[in-house]
Order: sequence, then structure tokens, then C-alpha cells
Amino acid sequence: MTAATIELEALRYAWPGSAEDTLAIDALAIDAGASVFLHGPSGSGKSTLLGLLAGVLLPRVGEVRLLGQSWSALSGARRDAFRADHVGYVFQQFNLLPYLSTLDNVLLACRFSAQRAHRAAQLAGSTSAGAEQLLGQVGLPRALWSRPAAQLSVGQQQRVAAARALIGSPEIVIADEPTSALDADLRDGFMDLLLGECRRAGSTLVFVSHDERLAARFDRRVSTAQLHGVRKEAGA
Ligand SMILES: Nc1ncnc2c1ncn2[C@@H]1O[C@H](COP(=O)(O)OP(=O)(O)OP(=O)(O)O)[C@@H](O)[C@H]1O
Repeated sequence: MTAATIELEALRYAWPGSAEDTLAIDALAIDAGASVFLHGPSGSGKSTLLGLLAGVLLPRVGEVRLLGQSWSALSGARRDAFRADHVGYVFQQFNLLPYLSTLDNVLLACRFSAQRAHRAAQLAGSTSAGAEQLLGQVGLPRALWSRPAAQLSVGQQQRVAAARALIGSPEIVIADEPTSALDADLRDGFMDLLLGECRRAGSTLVFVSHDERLAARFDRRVSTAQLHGVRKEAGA
């Protein structure tokens, strides 16, 4: 039996100062290894949901469990360690360290997680070789690998952020609009790599995008409207 990698139960989340819940989701389960295309109108709570999945935000009520572990049951430090081991996250704003080189930004994920460092080294021979391999796969020319991330274009930074999320094969990969700055050719190559790497590693992928053309490539589509619909039906 395949257990769900991600489980949400009776979740309510309100941003501070908000009179209403931003998200109210009675139940959501995502199977191990599944790829999910999360969509919905601007402001409907997609990024908020990703923050909750990654344990960056905690629900007001209810639970988010990853690999059977509830984020709310962990201290802040344990949450950080658990996230570093199990979650690769491509943020909407990339969150690269501007003064670190491209290569070091990718390796950062392994610096915070011995588990991911070990897996990257097993796969490629060393963690550095793993980072170089991924940078090659996302199409970043070698000449840019030693450049500070601040000197890269937005599309290049987006690809570095993806390599950082994928290194060490985390069980869960979360990506918030990771193709927004890529042209059609780069976007297709990027999607091949992201989906291919997740499939190879058996990682569960949750991917937010406004680009409906990409949806067909995923196992499952989930809309924020549909999640809120669950709440209304349950309360009816
Ligand atoms: N840091 C924050 N503080 C307070 N409110 C926030 C914050 N971030 C988001 N919100 C609010 O939460 C709601 C959902 O925002 P969110 O960014 O999750 O939507 P989204 O679906 O990802 O939007 P988009 O497609 O435009 O990125 C919005 O009403 C937004 O104003």
C-alpha cells in the first residue's frame, strides 16, 4: 500500500490581521511520488498553501503531515531540520543568497542536510559533482557556476533555485511558479528535468502555475476553489 506523503486535515489558516480564514481545507491527501498541478485565481491562497505544506506557516487549526510527521508537533529548530532533509522548495522569489556563487547556492541544500548530501554524493560521486550535474541539466553554462547569484538573470536564478530544490532527491518538491521567467524552449526543458528528476527519485511534486498548458503533464490537478468547495459541501 502506498501511504500519502502529504496529508491535510481540518485545516484553517488566517494571515495575521485577516478577519477571515485565508484557507479552509477539510482534507487533502497526496500519494507518494505523485505530481500535482495546483492552480487557482490570483490571491486564492496557492502560495499560502505551499507555505503550510513546507511548514513555513503553521495552521491556526488542524494539521499538515509530511511523511506522517505533523509540522505542529515539532519545535522551530526541528521543523527547520525536517524541512532541510525532506523538502526541496523553489520559491516564487527564488531566495538565492546573492553573494554566494551559483554552485554554492545549490550546495547550500546539502550543507543543511547530511541526508541530502549523502544521497547526492551516492548518485554523482560527490555533492559538488551532483550540483554540477544538475546545473548542466538546467542549462546553466559552466562559466556562470562561480559567479555570485546576484549577477545572474532572473531566468538563470530560477534554474539555480530548481537545482537547489532537486539536489539530494528530497521526498517532497514544492515549486511556486518556477517557469514564470523562462521562454518556451527553456520552459519545456525545465519541465522535463523537474518531472523527470522527481520521477527518478520517487519524489512527490506540488507545482503552482498560472500556465494551464503545463497541467497535462501532471498526474493530478488541484484547484484552490475545489479545496474550498470541500469545506462548503462538508458544512452543508
Ligand atoms: N505575508 C502576508 N501577510 C498577510 N496577508 C497575506 C500575506 N501573503 C498573502 N496574504 C494574503 O493571503 C491571500 C492569499 O495569497 P496567496 O499569495 O497565497 O495567493 P496566490 O493564490 O498564491 O496568489 P498569486 O497567484 O497572485 O501568487 C491574499 O488575500 C493575500 O493578500
